Amino acid sequence: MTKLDELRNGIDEVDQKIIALLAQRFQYTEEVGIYKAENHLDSQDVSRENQQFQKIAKLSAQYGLNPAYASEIYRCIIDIVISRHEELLKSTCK
Ligand SMILES: C=C(O[C@@H]1C=C(C(=O)O)C=C[C@H]1O)C(=O)O
Repeated sequence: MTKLDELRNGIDEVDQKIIALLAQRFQYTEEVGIYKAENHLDSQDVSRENQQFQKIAKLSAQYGLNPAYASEIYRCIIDIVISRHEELLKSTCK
């Protein structure tokens, strides 16, 4: 096995963990979306997001990850969650 193959195997292992954890995170956010729709709460919560981004910056520093990368990735994830919450809100209103 070449050095490149070894490195790519490492990437594949990490990708599997990321996908498993993302699936778990989206299961929790789905439940939050259902709760919000049933209780007439806004899809987006900016104050919670600010807390999330502060936590993400700290964790990034702790793990040696560029905080700008983490912030960009989380902005995408949270935007997907908000869209899904809006969908759930619309389907609950019908
Ligand atoms: C999941 C929530 O809904 C939205 C998504 C968030 C997230 O994915 O972390 C955070 C805040 C909200 O804008 C929530 O309010 O907790």
